[in-house]
Amino acid sequence: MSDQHRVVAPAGSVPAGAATGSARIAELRARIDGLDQRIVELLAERTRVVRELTGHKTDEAAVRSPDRVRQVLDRVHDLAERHGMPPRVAVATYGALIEELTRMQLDMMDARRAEPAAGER
Ligand SMILES: O=C(O)C(=O)C[C@]1(C(=O)O)C=C[C@H](O)C=C1
Repeated sequence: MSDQHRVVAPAGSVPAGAATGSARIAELRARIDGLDQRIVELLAERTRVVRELTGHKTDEAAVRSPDRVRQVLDRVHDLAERHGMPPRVAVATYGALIEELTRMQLDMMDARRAEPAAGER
């Protein structure tokens, strides 16, 4: 067949035999649900590690660790690029995550301070 008559599917079109329209949307949303389950499991594991690490911090400056935050965000930026994800999305997601984890660590430290010391019980 000459190139002139070759039928080329336009970019983003649905492959032959694939579900279309609402059926495909339902399939893709089921995939997203499965991925969300794995992501939240990993985030829960990450959060447990951060909780343990918080036990070794003694002041707010250590909790905030801006140099470490920069390092994590830079790394996530590069990983996203390497995996074909818009880096802005990855960095914004991690920025929000770290902000919440910082709040969690400050709350943990406040709670620790409010506890009576061993000798005062
Ligand atoms: O590395 C730390 O010291 C953390 O507390 C973990 C973490 C993170 O989620 O990556 C959270 C808060 C910031 O202090 C920096 C990084």
